[in-house]
Amino acid sequence: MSFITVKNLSFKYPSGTENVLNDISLKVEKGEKLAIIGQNGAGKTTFVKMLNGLLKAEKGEVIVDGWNTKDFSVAKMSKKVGYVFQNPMDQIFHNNVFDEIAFGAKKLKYSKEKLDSLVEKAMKLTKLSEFKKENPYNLPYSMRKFVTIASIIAMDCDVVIMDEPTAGQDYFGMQVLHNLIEGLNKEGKTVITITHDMEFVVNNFDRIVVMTNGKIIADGDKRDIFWDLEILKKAMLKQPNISDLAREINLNKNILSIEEFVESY
Ligand SMILES: Nc1ncnc2c1ncn2[C@@H]1O[C@H](COP(=O)(O)OP(=O)(O)OP(=O)(O)O)[C@@H](O)[C@H]1O
Repeated sequence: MSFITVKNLSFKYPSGTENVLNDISLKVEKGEKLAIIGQNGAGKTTFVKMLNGLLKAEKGEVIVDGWNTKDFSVAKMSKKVGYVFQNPMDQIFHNNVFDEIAFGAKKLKYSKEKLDSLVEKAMKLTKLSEFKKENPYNLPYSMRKFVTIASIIAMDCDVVIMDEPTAGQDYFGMQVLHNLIEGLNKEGKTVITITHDMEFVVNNFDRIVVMTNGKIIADGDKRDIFWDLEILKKAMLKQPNISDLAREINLNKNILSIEEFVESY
């Protein structure tokens, strides 16, 4: 069985009349780097919230490492799947960076030594070590986002899900994100992101799932997806800029990077 198995999952919010997710099935293995893309309102956030039990399946099921999310609390599931909220203000509630990052890991009852080392490592990966005594609310948005990412990394979960992590990030922030994704992946963790930033996808992820209207309409290698113009049109998505340029000048070699472009030109 796959590390994450989603079977025929459908979901409707109590206040809504229509299904937000419609019969979704998906398998994800340990160590995969997966990006979920799709237009606004496609159901991406709703879907990933179901992977750690923040929302429970109504029809169908989500099984992570043999655990059905219906049978476990979010606190328990968080050892397996950690979710970084889209808006850091939905997640932060401590008045210093260290306590905020340590909060989830404390709930998992690690020893003091292990807890300290996990928090230190998470701060190092997110370049927050020198800000550990700061109030997160005094930090700029981009760094608050890293506080929330660090708090999930510190829980040492097998799967790290980041919802729109590039929002507000400059070049430095994008480098930090790149390095931490590589670092987590080297440890064998699964990294999943939701993003509207196609360059971020190309530079950091291998597999892409495309969602539209609560359904998965494509799932595959990034090169296949980003050169499937029908799928992109259906999901109202753009190719990465360099692929778009290659296509415009009829360099039809399924290019995904500047290096490939230069080599083929
Ligand atoms: N708490 C909620 N109660 C009712 N409806 C909701 C709730 N959260 C989201 N929705 C609705 O569910 C649908 C899917 O929303 P969701 O946030 O999962 O999409 P998304 O693909 O992540 O969008 P975005 O890219 O804009 O974040 C939308 O129509 C949204 O309005």
